[in-house]
Amino acid sequence: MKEEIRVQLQKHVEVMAAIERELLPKMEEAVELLCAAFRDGKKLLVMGNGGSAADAQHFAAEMVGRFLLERKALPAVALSTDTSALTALGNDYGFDRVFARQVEAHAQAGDVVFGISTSGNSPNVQQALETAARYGCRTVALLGKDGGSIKEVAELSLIVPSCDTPRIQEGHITIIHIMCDLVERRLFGK
Ligand SMILES: O=C(CO)[C@@H](O)[C@H](O)[C@H](O)[C@H](O)COP(=O)(O)O
Ligand SMILES: [Zn+2]
Repeated sequence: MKEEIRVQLQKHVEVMAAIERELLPKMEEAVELLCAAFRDGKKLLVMGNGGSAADAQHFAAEMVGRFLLERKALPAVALSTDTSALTALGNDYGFDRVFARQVEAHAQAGDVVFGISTSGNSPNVQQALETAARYGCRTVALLGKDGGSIKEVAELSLIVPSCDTPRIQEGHITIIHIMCDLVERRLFGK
């Protein structure tokens, strides 16, 4: 069993190294985009399915609460947490609309709308980003595999270089934590 564990840990390390090789400029761009939006009084909307729904609420909570620095709250909402909205919108409009309809409700021009999908092919995330673009929002996608159809839709796509869903998710949460740290220090650091 130890060997199986070692193999998985090694794959995790390889994905982290690939992120370092390939994604630094895009991570920088995402941090700059978030900082500019927060400085301008705009908010973050973020969503995903399954493990990515958990990442979305984790990301929003880091912004509303704090990451490492004591500072004022930053406006961020995960669109994957409200069971009444998710069930009503899924039931009445279809699951593909559950995030797009919430974007229609909450998005204002200049907000950052962040979609998270390991395959890049979740229709509800894609439709939310399409709607966000129509509302004049900045759109960012955290993706994996070949980036799927969402990479064609988002203004900025960060594609974790792996085909393995759990490893992609580990890449996503690492990128989210690094972005939270950099945004917080740029906006509130001494
Ligand atoms: O966490 C996992 C797998 O590690 C699952 O819950 C996974 O997130 C779900 O199957 C999602 O529906 C996958 O959607 P996506 O990442 O392809 O957009
Ligand atoms: Zn998972």
